[in-house]
Amino acid sequence: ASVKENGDDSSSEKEDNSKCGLFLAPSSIPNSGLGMFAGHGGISENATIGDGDVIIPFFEMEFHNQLKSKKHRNDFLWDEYVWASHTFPGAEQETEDLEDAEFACPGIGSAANSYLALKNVLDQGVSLGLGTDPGSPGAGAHSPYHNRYFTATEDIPEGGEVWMDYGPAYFKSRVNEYGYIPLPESYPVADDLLIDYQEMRFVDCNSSDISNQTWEELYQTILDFAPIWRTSRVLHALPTNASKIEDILNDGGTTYRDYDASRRDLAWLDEHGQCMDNIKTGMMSQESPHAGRGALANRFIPAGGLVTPAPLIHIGDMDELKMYQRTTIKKARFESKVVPDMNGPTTYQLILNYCFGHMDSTLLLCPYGLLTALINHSSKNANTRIVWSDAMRRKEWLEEPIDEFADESIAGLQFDFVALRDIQEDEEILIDYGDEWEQAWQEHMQNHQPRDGYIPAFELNQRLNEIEFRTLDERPYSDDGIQLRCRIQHARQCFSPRSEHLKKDSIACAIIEKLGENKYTVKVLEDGVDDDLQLEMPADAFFFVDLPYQRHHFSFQAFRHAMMIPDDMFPDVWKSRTGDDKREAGSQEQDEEDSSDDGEDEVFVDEEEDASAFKRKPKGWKHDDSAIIELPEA
Ligand SMILES: C[S@@+](CC[C@H](N)C(=O)[O-])C[C@H]1O[C@@H](n2cnc3c(N)ncnc32)[C@H](O)[C@@H]1O
Repeated sequence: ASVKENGDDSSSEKEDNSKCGLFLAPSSIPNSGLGMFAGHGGISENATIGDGDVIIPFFEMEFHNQLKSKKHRNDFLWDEYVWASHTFPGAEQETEDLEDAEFACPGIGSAANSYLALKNVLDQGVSLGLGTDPGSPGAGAHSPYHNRYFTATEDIPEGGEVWMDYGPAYFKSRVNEYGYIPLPESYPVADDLLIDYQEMRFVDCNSSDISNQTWEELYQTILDFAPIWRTSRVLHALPTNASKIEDILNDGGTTYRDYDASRRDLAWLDEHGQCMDNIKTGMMSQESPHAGRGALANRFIPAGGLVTPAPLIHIGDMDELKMYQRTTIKKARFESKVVPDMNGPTTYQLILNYCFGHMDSTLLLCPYGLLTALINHSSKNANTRIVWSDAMRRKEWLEEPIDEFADESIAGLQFDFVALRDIQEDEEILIDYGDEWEQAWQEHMQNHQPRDGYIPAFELNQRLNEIEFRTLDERPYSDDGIQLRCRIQHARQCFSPRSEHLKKDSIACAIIEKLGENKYTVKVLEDGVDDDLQLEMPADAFFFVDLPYQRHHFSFQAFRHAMMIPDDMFPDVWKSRTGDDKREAGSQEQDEEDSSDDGEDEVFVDEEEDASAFKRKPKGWKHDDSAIIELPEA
């Protein structure tokens, strides 16, 4: 990739990839898009692959989009990439009361494909940390979930594809896209069938009848006589060609059938791949104390060189990321329903801050390359910029209106981040997010009011031995958005052996009295526990959890703004609001239709606001910061 002097923004010049440790290139699974490959030197067993990356929650997309037209909810491309929230310990504190929550994992979690039989990386989990001071204007503007990283479970040779485990459920729910691909349990059964077949061939020497059939005939007979086999994952683990059977069995069985095919030639990767590991994670941004974490150069990158490739997940209409407060509407005489309050304050899902957009367009483009989500802004010291990548798979979209590709389920567009000047190893990678972003940030800094009291539980738990615990009378912890928990091992004796509480690690509790020498009297705040029950607890029994809806990134005051795509590279055809304005008018009609069978619903669509949206800049580049989300009733 390079930035040419004449201002042509496409990437083209040949890179020096001789030190590249990880490549992004077409996956060895046909029609499965891009994949990640071990580069020069391969990856040793237990080594970290790339570096720890940020992950970003989506909260209740269904709820917040339910009153919008069906068009709004079509094929949300992130759905193909998100991970279930239960994958990440610590997420449950804020997601268990929600209707749905998923996580965007823009690094390896999106870039590597899954082949369950050959999986060669292990998820080492994620850490939680605010990344700024709790009173900083940046608190809640970036994700506290960071350092998700993976290690190799075996030596991955040069050119070997990196395979992760998406879990069988992913493939079971995508039969239309991928067919009946084998699951790990399919392969031993397939191996047994191959051995049975060889046994038959062996009997054949002594002139048995059945064994005169060739493998290919047998395979076809199975399909013809029992169509149910077509849906068999075992069948799909078997070779269709008899000449391969011997080799497959000699090479460890059907599990490894595609192992060789999943290895690319390094010369081919140099030619067709792009280097992904020129950047690494920086703990705190060197640019601003409010910016959170950042990305650093992993090695020297010459001016014009590729910093990192970034395939883009498109969102045709940024309104799909809007979040509303809850309001109750009357459905019928005695029925009511909680719906998003379209007339009240709004904000956006946190992912907005990790996506690129343009003031004259509804389109958002969210990069998913390795650590690209960590690249911070500087209007003065930017050393990197985005350009359209030559590697992008749907170049033609640059000339098509958004509506024509918005529902496509492929990340067809791509940026390359390229160096504007020589970048030394360990220098922070910085781009210019644009004037509108800078202005919005400056305004946010001026208006920001630090939140009173709340420090996230995951921060407090890092320094439990420095904390002076308070009694309920001094100030309930719930006033600060957190809850004190007592580890159950210190209270076992007080519960009947059949008690449900013993199945948990901890119980909600409150300190009644400080006894000195790190000893406290506590009461238990759990349903079904006697109010008068008092227990003595040592300080190391305590830790905190966050109450739902309290974390900074959930606050309607947290900063939200997309990064801006420079005007000189933004296609005019995406700027036209005409198509979207038509859609907005249409969506209002649709909303009314949608709700028409709901009986006596109150009117909740703000007709005035929708009408004025015509020919306006997309709503919400700056969000309304007048209220925080209400806690649901206990
Ligand atoms: C793409 S993310 C960058 C990664 C982010 N620092 C993190 O820790 O996840 C963009 C967000 O980072 C923060 N940020 C980046 N550069 C900044 C700067 N120069 N000043 C303040 N905040 C910045 C803002 O919250 C912005 O919305």
